[in-house]
Amino acid sequence: MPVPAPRPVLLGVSLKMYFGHHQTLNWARRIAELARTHPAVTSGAARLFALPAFPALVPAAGILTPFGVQVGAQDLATEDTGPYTGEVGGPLLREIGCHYAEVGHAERRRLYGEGDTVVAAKTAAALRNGLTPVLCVGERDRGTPEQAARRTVDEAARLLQGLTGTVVLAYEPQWAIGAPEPASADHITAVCDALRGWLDARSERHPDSAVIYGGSAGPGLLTRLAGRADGLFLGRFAHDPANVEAILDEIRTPAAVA
Ligand SMILES: O=C(CO)COP(=O)(O)O
Repeated sequence: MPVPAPRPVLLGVSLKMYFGHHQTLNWARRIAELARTHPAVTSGAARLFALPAFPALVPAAGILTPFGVQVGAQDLATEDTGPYTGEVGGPLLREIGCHYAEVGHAERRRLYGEGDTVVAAKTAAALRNGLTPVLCVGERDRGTPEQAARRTVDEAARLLQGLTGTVVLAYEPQWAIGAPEPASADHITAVCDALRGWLDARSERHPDSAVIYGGSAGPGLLTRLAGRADGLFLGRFAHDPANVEAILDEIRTPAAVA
């Protein structure tokens, strides 16, 4: 039997609400240039995606998607269309070229009161509109890796109950978001292994799905994780494109392996 090709490393960036419009587009141009030239991307060993603020989605997609960098929204409505002031629905996001929609981020849970019911409904909205949900899961308080793994798998199972489709599970321990350092490699790998096992047991329901880690992720972490996560979900440390380049440098390309 042929050996399955290793999954490409998936590197996502959420810009949250940090950048202005022109700053976003300048950043996107730098990332597009990296995608055009960096061997990790051009060899297919790495895939990049970016989640800018809503108003930047159309021009950012114009800059990034020609170089294979997919874009997505940081949120979407539970409903597809109708009288929902201020919301943005999945059909529109799909129409403007989004590939991803992030759901369940800890900031939306903590600051905007979103709970499991809303997060599950947003995940369903993404899937029925052909968007890949970047579903954030992770424990609120620091505990043992075993506790975190159990809680996080339970959370993923709860949120994805009755749903099918490709998903990106972003393991983001809430205590590691906005921190000086990510969680330890032992902690991250224990949870990512558990999520991977859970997904693999449901590969027919959730084919081609990925488990990535977010929470103060930056250069050096991929190496420490030694392939036990499918990639990273970056925040602040991706604001400087040099850090994205440094992370891409950590990914072995087919040429480097040969
Ligand atoms: O929440 C995150 C990505 O969505 C992580 O953000 P930071 O890397 O800035 O902690």
